[in-house]
Amino acid sequence: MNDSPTTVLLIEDDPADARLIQDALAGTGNSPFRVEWVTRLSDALIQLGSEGFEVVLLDLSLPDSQGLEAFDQVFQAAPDSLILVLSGLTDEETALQAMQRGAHDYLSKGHVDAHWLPRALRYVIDRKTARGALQSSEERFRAMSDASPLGIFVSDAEGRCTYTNAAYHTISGLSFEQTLGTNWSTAIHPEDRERVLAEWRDAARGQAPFQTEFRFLQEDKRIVWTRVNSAAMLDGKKSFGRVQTVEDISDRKSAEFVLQTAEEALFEEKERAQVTLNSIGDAVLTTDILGKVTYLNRVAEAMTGWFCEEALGRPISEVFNILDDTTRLPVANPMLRAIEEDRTVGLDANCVLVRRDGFESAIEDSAAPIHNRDGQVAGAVIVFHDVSESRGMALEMAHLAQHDFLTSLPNRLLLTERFLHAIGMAQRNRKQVGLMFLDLDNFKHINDSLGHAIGDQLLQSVANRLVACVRTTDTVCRQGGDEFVILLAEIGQPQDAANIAETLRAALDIPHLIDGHELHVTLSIGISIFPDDGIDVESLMQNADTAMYHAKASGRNNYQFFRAEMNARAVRRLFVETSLRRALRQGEFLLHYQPKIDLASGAMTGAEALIRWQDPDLGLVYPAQFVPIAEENGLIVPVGRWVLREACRQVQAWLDSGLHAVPVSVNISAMEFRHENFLEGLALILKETGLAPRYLQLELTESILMHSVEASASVLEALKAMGVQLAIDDFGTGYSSLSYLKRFPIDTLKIDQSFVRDIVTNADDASIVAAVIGMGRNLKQRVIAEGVETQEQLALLQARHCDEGQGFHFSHPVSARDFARLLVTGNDELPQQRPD
Ligand SMILES: Nc1nc2c(ncn2[C@@H]2O[C@H](COP(=O)(O)O[C@H]3[C@@H](O)[C@H](n4cnc5c(=O)[nH]c(N)nc54)O[C@@H]3COP(=O)(O)O)[C@@H](O)[C@H]2O)c(=O)[nH]1
Repeated sequence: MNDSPTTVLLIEDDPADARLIQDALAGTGNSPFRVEWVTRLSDALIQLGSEGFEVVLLDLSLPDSQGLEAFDQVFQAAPDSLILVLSGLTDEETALQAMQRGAHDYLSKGHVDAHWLPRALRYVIDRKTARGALQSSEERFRAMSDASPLGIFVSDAEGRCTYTNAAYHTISGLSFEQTLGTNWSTAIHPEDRERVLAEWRDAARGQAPFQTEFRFLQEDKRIVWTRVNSAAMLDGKKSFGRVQTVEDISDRKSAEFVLQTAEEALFEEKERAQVTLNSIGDAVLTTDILGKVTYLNRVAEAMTGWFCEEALGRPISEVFNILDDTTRLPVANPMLRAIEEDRTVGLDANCVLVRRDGFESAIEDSAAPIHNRDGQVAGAVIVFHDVSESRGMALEMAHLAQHDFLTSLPNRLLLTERFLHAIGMAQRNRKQVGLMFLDLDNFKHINDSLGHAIGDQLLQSVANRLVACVRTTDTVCRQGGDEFVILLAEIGQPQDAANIAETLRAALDIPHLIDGHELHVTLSIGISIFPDDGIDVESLMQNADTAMYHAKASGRNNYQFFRAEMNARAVRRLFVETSLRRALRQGEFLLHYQPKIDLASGAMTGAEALIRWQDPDLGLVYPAQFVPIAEENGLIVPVGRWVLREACRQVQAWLDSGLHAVPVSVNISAMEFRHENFLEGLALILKETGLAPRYLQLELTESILMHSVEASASVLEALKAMGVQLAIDDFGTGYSSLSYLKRFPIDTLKIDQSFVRDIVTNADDASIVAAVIGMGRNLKQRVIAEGVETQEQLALLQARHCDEGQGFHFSHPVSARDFARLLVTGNDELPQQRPD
């Protein structure tokens, strides 16, 4: 697994927006993102020129270039990066246009997206990885086909070239670009073209395998003799293109020429001809005009199983016994046809030679009439060789180009082909087409804990079960990772798709037995229907994907039909909401603790408890990504209750085990604070856990307190009466009225980290910090600076006599276990603490 952070270039001229985004991506340390920020496009282009960034976040209103022009320049400079445009409300239209030009997505600024950014980025990066997997399967195919000595020419249903390999370029003398879009007959030598095209027309026009020999005439007049096999790429009965394999047979043609000459001079130079014929790698066999065998060279002896002496005078069909591999019926002997028709005759591409002992080998050959000195047909010669290996390889490559490497399921390319076919059929038969997007629930957890080898086997097992649930006319495709797509070719009504979804779920009910592990995974399924939910594969996929997220949000292990009102972003939000409920039920939350330090003595005076969420699919999730959502939907009340109980329980446990525990502060959201049972709930928690109230501090923001001053004051009085300590969090960011502040029984003012960050370089921030420290002293409140990251910030705060500090300079938030060690060792280890 690659643990290095995703590199992000942020191009944003507004420092406030840039900070919001950077903070959102920074999380609380150990961030999976490394962000570099520039304000001007010109600087960004220099950065992109010198360093590759995986993600580029581009504001569309920059000072030096704006809108689509800016996007185009970035796209040109970083074609491999994921480019996401940042838009305000007014330039959303431009953002959409940028998406049409290649931007991966857009994010609305100033909205909730700063909270969503890490999740949104992870989402698009995962999508790109899935597409990357598809690309690498294509690359594997390209590498294999380029290693083949056979030229390969692939064309679409209209006969236009879509792919050629390296050997083809050598044989034809044409480059990849020169072949793309052309017809296969373009490179035929003008003298051969008419004959070859006539043969092509005679063949069953399109679907039958076709084989012939002709010369390529290269631009420099070089001639290459080739044997060409052409086979349709079939999807069921319908052809969606052809693959041609092209073999350079120039050497063989020279041998044939020698043979022709040798036959004529046979009587004078028989010995010399024998030597020549036995030294070539191909099998050579000749007959007289009646089709009786007159000669076999060594290779022909080995391949037919007949010694020359035994075979002489026998009918050719006895010695050269060939079958059509598909029908298993004998095929017309090409030598007899060559004698009868007095022309070179090729063999069907599908032929196998049956050796005397029954062993079969795929062969390619051509038979030609032998003329005597008077120009009359005197017999025939056939030159053939074993192509079992190259035919197998061509078949394997045709398979690889259209299938997933791990599961052998059709890949996205084949799915798209089949989709086009399916909609054609559906329109003709007045039917519908269903597209299902499937995602395995909890697969990440299994993959992470048991390893990729087991994960791969599990995917294979799931793939087999999915295939067993659908008709042969349907297509199960692996999209990448743990995502599958199923195309339901013809359905009468959406309910048919629902029935299949139920069957799929039931099929996964039985655990998979892999390497002694009994593994159980479930499916979240999104369904979209053609033509109601889209008429092209892209929009149907996107809508099925959105519906799949809805299924995840609805508790996983279920299916959902796409509905027009399902906004992709809202669906993802719903997903977090439902996941939060599950997290509460299943105990997926935990607390990390960040020390607070007395700046005069260096002693630890307290800690802040900070919630984390260990999601089975997403890993460790930070509060910025879920607390705002929990605040909106009210879940913050039970979540906050859990935090309070857990913090109190933990501190009491430390005290019970004899540690010199410090007071712990807990963040309280507005809704919790105003909840009618807040005071009773807290009292109950303190009673249950047995914690002395002085060990608990509540951090409340200015805005919470200023919302309803009288009510706030009475709750604060009650808390104070309980013995709990009180702090104002993020001080300086709200609109406190100092006269009211004076009335609140506050113990501590916590200076917001946005002022501390630039305290060394920004005189305004330094003055604000000094003013808050002075105010605290006058009001007899302690002042703590949060977000202390550097020695310089610390020195300045000490010089201003700030009481306490909290920040990465001392320690990142750490797990309860690591924090207990800090309580034992004191502050000696603080600056070395690892980030959480
Ligand atoms: N209602 C609740 N809110 C909570 C709870 N737990 C956390 N939160 C709030 O979520 C916000 C983000 O918290 P987190 O990601 O944990 O970030 C905290 C620190 O890790 C971070 N920090 C600390 N030191 C530094 C530093 O030196 N640099 C830097 N860039 N960041 C630092 O600051 C966050 C603590 O902020 P604050 O609470 O303002 O002291 C945050 O707003 C939390 O309040 C919860 O249980 N309930």
